[in-house]
This record gives sequence, C-alpha cells and structure tokens, in this order.
Amino acid sequence: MRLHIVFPQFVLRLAVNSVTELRDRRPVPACFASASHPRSLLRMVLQKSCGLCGDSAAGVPCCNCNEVHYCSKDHQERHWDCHKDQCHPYKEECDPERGRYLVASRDLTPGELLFSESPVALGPLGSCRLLCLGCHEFIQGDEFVRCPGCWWPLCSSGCASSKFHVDECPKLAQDTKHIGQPPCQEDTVRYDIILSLRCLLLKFNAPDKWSRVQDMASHAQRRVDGKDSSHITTVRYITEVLGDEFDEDDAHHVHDAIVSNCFEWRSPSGVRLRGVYPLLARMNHACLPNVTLFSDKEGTMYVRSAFNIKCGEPLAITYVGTSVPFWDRQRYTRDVHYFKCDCVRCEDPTELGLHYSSPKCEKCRDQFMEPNTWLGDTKWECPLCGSQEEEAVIRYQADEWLAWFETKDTFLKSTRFAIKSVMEKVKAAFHSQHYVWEKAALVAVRALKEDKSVEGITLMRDLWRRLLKLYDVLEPGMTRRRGVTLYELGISEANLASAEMKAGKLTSYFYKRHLSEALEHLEEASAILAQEPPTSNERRWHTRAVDTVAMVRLDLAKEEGAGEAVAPAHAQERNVKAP
Ligand SMILES: C[S@@+](CC[C@H](N)C(=O)[O-])C[C@H]1O[C@@H](n2cnc3c(N)ncnc32)[C@H](O)[C@@H]1O
Repeated sequence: MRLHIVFPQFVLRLAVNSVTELRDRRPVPACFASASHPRSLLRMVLQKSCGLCGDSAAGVPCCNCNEVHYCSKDHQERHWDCHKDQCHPYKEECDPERGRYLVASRDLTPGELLFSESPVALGPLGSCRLLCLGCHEFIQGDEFVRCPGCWWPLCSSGCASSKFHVDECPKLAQDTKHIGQPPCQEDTVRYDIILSLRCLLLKFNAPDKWSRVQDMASHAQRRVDGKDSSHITTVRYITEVLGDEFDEDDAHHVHDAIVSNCFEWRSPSGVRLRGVYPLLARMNHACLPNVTLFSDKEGTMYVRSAFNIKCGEPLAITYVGTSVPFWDRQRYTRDVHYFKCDCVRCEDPTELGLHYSSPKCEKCRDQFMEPNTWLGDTKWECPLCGSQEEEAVIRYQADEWLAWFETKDTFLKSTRFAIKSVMEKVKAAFHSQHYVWEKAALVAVRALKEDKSVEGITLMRDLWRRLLKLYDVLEPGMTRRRGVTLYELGISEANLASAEMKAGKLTSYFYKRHLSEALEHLEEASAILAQEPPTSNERRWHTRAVDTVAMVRLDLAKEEGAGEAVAPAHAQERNVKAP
C-alpha cells in the first residue's frame, strides 16, 4: 500500500467540550508547515488545565489517552461521558527532522484499533488505463462513451451525474481543445490531474476537508526546484487550462501532498485507486512498521497495532512495503519523500539478521556482504575479507534470478524434484531469508498446489514454515502477512498429517499431535484475519480460516474417539518422541 495522511481531529474535538478554545501554533519545520495549523489542544495540555472545569489540573491524566488532565479524580470521572468519544490511544508529536508524527499515548496491545478514517477525496492512480470517472470501474473496449459535459471517458452516460464526477465536470470541460482527455484505450498519465482537482474543489465545496488537505505535509517547493516535470505539467494544466480560480500555490501544495500522503486502496472489483486520509497520513514511515492497515469496501481505513507498543513510541507504517530490498527502500524514501530512512532495519547492515538484500561473499563461504554507504555509490563489503562489490552488479544478479523465476518452466512446469533443486540453488547463492529466496518460495508454493503426494506436501509445508520465520521478523505480530502465512502453513500441516496417516506412516498419536499443531497455527491465523473488516474482500481469508479450524477440530475429535496407537519406527528416526 502506498501511503499517506491526517489532521488532528482530536485537537478540535477535545477542545470544544469544556475549555475555552485557544489557538496555538507549534513550530513546524518548513516543509511540513502549510496554510493553517490549529493547535487548540496544545496549551490546554501543556498547561494542564482541567478538561472539565478549566482550572489548573494537578496531574490526574485520562488513563486511556493520557492527553487530557483533570484537577481531580472526580472531574476525570464526570468528564468521561463527554470525553470517551474523543479519547484515543495516540497523540501527535513533532521534530525538525521528521515533521509531525503520531506516537502511542499509552501502552498498546496487539490488534488494538487505534482509529478508522474515510478518505476526504478519492481518485484514480496517477497513471492507469481508461477508467470511468463516475464509478471508478475500468472501461472495456475501444468504443466507449464520453461525458457530454467534459469529454472524459465514462462507462455509461449515467455516470456523468455520479457524486464523484458532478463537481469536477464543469472544470474539466474548460479544456475545450481536449488536451488532457485520454484519447484511447492505453495506460495514460492524464489521470494524474483528477485527484488534485478533486482536492482543490474541496476549497469551494467542503472547507473543513480543505483545511485538512492544506494541513498535510508537502514538498512542492523541492519538486519545483528539482524541475519535476510531471509535477510542473499537472499544476500548469490545472491553473492555466482548467480555471483561473485555482490558486497556483494551492495547486502545487495539493499535487505534492497527494504524492507524499495518499494511500492506495483497492475497490471491491479490484481497481487500484488512491485516497487522501489526513489522519492516517500523519504517520511516519519505518521499514519495520508497528501498525497495520485494513480497509473495507467503502474505502475506510482501519489502523491497528501489530504488536505491543510502549507509551510514547512512534506509530509507524511502511510507505514502501516490507518485501523490498534495501536499495529500493532507500531510494524511494529519498526520491519521493526527501528523507533518509534510519529505521532499525535500515541501520542494521544485516537487516535484523535476515540479510534480506545481502549477497554472499564469493571468497568467504557463508559470509554475507554489507552495504558500506547509504546510496549512490553504495559498495557492498564482506566484513571478513573486505572484498567489495558494486551495488549495480548485485542488483543485476538478483534481477537475473527473478527474471528466471518468471520463465514458465522454472517452477510452473516443473516436478517437485526440479522445484527442490531450484530452491537449493537459490539457497546456495543467497541467505535463506534473502528476498530472492522469498520470491522463489512464493512461486514454488503456488506451483506445488497440485502436488498431493506426501513429498510434495512436505516440501510445501517446509517452505511455508520458513516463510513464517521470515515474516515473524519482517512483519511481526497481528499482520495480514502473518495471518495468511499461518493459514497456509496450518493447511499444509493438516493435509500432510492426513496424507501420512492414509499412507500408514503415522500412528494415531502422532496424527493427533500433528493435527493439533496445525490447529494452533490455524487458530492464530483466524484470530489475526478476524481483523479484516466484514465488508472487505480480504475477509474471505478469515472465513476460510474459520472453516478450516472447524474441519481440523472435527478430524481431531473423530480420531480422539478412535483410540491410541504406537509410534512407528520412522517417527522415532525423525526424533519425534513417543508419549
Ligand atoms: C505522510 S507524511 C507523514 C507526516 C509528516 N511527517 C507531517 O509532518 O505531516 C510523509 C512525510 O513525512 C516525512 N517522513 C515520514 N517518515 C519519515 C522518517 N522516518 N524520517 C524522516 N521523515 C519522515 C517525509 O517528509 C514524508 O514525505
């Protein structure tokens, strides 16, 4: 999911309840400062005035959010009815390097819902194939309808009056020479203007939402200084062709605020769109995120803690995705967001012990190279013998492997013996948790789906086990990635137990034991996937996990009734202890 933002709703909401509204401006670094910064809560919090009566508060904080203080326990309790709707487990902080960001305002446990947010504006990605501006579905075929008002492609003339299109239509219609309208059924960057235009129209149609867009971080000046042609072209098109009521500074701000802050969201039919979520976008980036995002079919985002987070710790999401090698993560945060990522994962040359991007040293066996600089002329160096390799070479080698996996024969037409041998080769060239290994393993498990032999299922189970070990570090806790992996692992364990039992390779005791292990994984998967909102496409994972848990429980119960048996010799060979 690509990223971005929020506005301090809590600032306003907390203030209205009791205390006189005060205006404050916290100093915000230039690139983060935009038009307006209401900071009404701040003084109340800093001076610790009572949230109920406004008197000096002697340090009785709300024990949930820790943000509002009271002069007495009694006032704290009396204010709860009023405060509970605004009380939330995060607060905003700010520093010169990172701008504003959210931190936990109390200790958080895994899976807690921190907040949910609907987009203030939604629109197509900057570059996409023909898409209807009314319903956001892809347009099929070359014979498509054009909006009678603005000549943009629609899927039917009915979509001309959709809520998404109706306000923008007269503005788009200003382009009477049809410079901006996509001409044909091909991927086009012309959709880049749409979300900017929709945000700019908020100024006239929804001033409250507009002020939140204005308050979002923007690097517009840097884009202009860097002569970013796509940024400059979009802004010129909006201000010079679509209407002079659009202020040029607003257009610069909005276009970059979208790049720096919007989140990608997939509609129920699978179309990738982007949305502006001002609160969500207040979260900074880390390559080891501690919060995780879910979305429903209306585009509302749900933000949950992935694991235990201590009070005061920054809440971080990933802007890039966790399965991206070091150099691409660094390049993305530098080129798009203008910062050097110094999260725990990037600062550790072993990437948390995974060596996720490191090649093996060709001289020293089983030694992994480490990056010796950040970006640009990065060289990778063996910590043992000091030999060096250019990043470009390392990248090229990895890309060659990835391209090889894409060829149909490598996995898809291969037998499990061939798949096993490819996996061995990958392991010989890279660390067993390197991203090339991960990609290979993910293609291999897909290719093995049809193989119902004990050996095939065993290989599948082993790959899922190792993927789980990888994701335990890359995306720990209650993340979708772990949920789905646990589900797949649980299924292959249960299938393997049944296949081995059928083949007479297991006693009842070990059959039950293996089923119980599978059940444990499936139950954890089910608990994680239960976080998927009921109306989301991803909820189907949870339904499947629940069904599979029920099936395995049934198998287990049936076997319980069937009585005990003795562990076979081969089980003892595999070092499994009999009871
Ligand atoms: C979505 S906004 C996050 C909120 C932003 N800090 C603000 O003040 O509104 C993204 C911007 O925050 C900054 N940022 C995010 N994560 C960062 C990090 N780990 N270190 C430094 N700056 C970061 C970058 O300027 C980035 O373009």
